[in-house]
Amino acid sequence: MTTTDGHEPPVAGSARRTDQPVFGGNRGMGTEYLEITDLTVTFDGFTAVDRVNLTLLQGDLRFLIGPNGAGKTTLVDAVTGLVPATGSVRKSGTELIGKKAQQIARLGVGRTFQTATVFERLSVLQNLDIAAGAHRSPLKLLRRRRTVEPPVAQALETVGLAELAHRQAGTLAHGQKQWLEIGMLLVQNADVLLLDEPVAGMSHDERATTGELLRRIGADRTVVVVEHDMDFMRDFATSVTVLHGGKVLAEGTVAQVQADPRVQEVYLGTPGMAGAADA
Ligand SMILES: Nc1ncnc2c1ncn2[C@@H]1O[C@H](COP(=O)(O)OP(=O)(O)OP(=O)(O)O)[C@@H](O)[C@H]1O
Repeated sequence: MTTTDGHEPPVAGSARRTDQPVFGGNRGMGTEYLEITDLTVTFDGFTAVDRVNLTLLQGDLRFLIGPNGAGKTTLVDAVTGLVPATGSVRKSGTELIGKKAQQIARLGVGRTFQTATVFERLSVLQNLDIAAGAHRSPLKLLRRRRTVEPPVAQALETVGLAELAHRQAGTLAHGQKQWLEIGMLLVQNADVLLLDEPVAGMSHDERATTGELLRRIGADRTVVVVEHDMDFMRDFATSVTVLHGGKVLAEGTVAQVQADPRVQEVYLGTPGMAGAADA
């Protein structure tokens, strides 16, 4: 049995294992989840995120969309400890609100930024080593290494940069830098990844490669993608949350949110949801 958009419905409590994210998450695969309750962020009396409730399950590739200023990045900032917030964000039961950004990262919640933040003058491998927290002296770290730690080797393979391990990060193509940043989250053992516009500025081929990468890593992690690229969302999202004015406007499969008149209304006149109803 499949839903109208071709996804298999989640089977509650089953131990079904797939190698692709599915709507509702691969329940039974693992117990990791992120539960956001009444999350609110206020800047000088202006409420940028307004009592947001979201449940994000492992194995569900969730896209967070919404017009400019909807509060998407602020929500990610609040979850990762970069802006003060009220309400609750629980990662598998552990409260994140009130914790420092570094503590939250150590609990396995990682994020990328719209502009990749890699060490441009260091090699791909050195960037991954630093992210892995390998306790080597700065001198040793800068020396070309003969051995690669297994988790680093695996991350290189996963993000498709194994051939470029010794390449200076600053010379990578735009897309490759984003993949390196994702690799840096993987070696930190992040199992909740919040990615802010990962395909902005990428070529068509880079987008497709990134989508496949997100599918691979999203099968057994919780991946949230903040995106404006509606084609990319249609191709790769297994579920979508639409934010508007800091609140959740709609949530569901791609087909469900595209068919929602309230969603069409907020995107009216923008190219983003053009043809939404018949997509
Ligand atoms: N540090 C801040 N101080 C004051 N207002 C802020 C701050 N950060 C964000 N805002 C405001 O909060 C609102 C939500 O911004 P946010 O960047 O989260 O939106 P967004 O949905 O990510 O938008 P975009 O898609 O354009 O990146 C906007 O009105 C923005 O101007």
